[in-house]
Amino acid sequence: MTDTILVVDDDLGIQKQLKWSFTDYNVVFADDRTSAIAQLRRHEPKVVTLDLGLPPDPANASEGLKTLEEIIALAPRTKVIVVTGNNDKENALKAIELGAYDFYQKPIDSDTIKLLVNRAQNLAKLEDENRILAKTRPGMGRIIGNSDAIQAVVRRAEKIANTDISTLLQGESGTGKEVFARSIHDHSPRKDKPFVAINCASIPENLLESELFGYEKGAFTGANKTTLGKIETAQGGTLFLDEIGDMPLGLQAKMLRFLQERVIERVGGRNEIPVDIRVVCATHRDLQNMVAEETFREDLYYRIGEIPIMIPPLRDRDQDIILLARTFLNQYREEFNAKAKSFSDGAINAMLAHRWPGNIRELQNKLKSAVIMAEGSLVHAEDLGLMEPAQGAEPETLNLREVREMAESRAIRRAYQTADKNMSKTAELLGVTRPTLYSLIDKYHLEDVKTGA
Ligand SMILES: Nc1ncnc2c1ncn2[C@@H]1O[C@H](COP(=O)(O)OP(=O)(O)OP(=O)(O)O)[C@@H](O)[C@H]1O
Repeated sequence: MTDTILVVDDDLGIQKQLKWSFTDYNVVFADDRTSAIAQLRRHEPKVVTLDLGLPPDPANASEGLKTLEEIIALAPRTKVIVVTGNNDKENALKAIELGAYDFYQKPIDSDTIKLLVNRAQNLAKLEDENRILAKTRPGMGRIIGNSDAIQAVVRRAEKIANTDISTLLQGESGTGKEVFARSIHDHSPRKDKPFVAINCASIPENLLESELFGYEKGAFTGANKTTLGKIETAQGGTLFLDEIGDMPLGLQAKMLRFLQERVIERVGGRNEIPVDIRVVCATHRDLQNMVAEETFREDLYYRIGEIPIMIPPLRDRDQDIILLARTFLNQYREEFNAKAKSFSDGAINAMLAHRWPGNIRELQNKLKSAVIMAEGSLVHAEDLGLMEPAQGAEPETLNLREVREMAESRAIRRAYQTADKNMSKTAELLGVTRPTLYSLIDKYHLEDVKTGA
């Protein structure tokens, strides 16, 4: 079904121009506030372009801003792109403050406004899909993301949630391993029992055993009373062992015994205590490699990872980056009572081009400080600290060839995302042929683009 967009403009010439620009859409028009609202109610478009200079006061933005307010009040999720007079930045920013998605200054250039509208339409669709997913999947609802990469993982996690199969969540730091572990628990028959998490890397080796298995009174100096370990506390529920790769070898043997026999002995105790828990483990390390190097027990490796789940890094989740960024922006705006409401184009491009070595946690941190630092209603790339080469993945260089290569790779990635991963469209946006695009992808080793990630 063709998507509908609403163009609010009283200039017939511009109406015509836009009709020809948006051949992929069903374009409906309105030329004043009343007809705009009527069209909005009738067609429920996801995207509206709104000229701020509307009758009866076309020389002024007041009627346009009023129309914007009514649209947002009636359908707050609509992406409104306001069109302002040349150099009318003040009203453009006012519009953003009122909840417009973006602004565009006249004169209208068909290609640019087409890009803006396509992007707004894609985002609105993503947000809709995510809302539907969140409703239909109560357990996995906390996982934000529509990319194929993350949805494949969600489906895998849903399938195993109902079972007691032990799962090993693998992925870079900050990719959401703990979020997945919790979601698996929330989606399982054990959901009303405890979810207990322990990070094997953050507890000193000599304390980890008693943290996990508990201890009897008098087991060691300072053991004044019998204390339950995390395993027993999770009785009936789920135990999440984060950074399992950091568990010392000695303790690995004890852990394996527990997983095989489902009984534990507290430190200093003699009784075998039966425990019924589900175990979910996670690591950012390459456990297979550790097994080869004999720093991780092979038998334990197979025991904890009956079904492994690989959580993709944020850079492989295409538009999810923007979806997550908007979610965090709204969250922090409320938390810090800040002004920032939306992102500048530069910020969006910078976020799509960044490699996010710290994944979602890094995105959260960058957004938190950007929301606090941003001076107006727009968050810019500089607020996110993404323009500083020292913070980015790319080293500062003055070598022209390297600069050119970096700029080209970035442009290819950006075009690829903007074109919704469609190679013909990507080539078109870049102004090259498809064969040239493919050879550039090879030349710059853009594996994510090559594999369609
Ligand atoms: N898909 C997601 N949607 C929303 N928030 C997410 C998502 N994935 C992760 N987060 C948030 O990102 C942060 C990092 O996630 P989490 O702690 O689960 O990562 P991790 O892989 O366990 O990291 P580490 O290995 O460093 O412990 C958390 O604040 C979490 O709430």
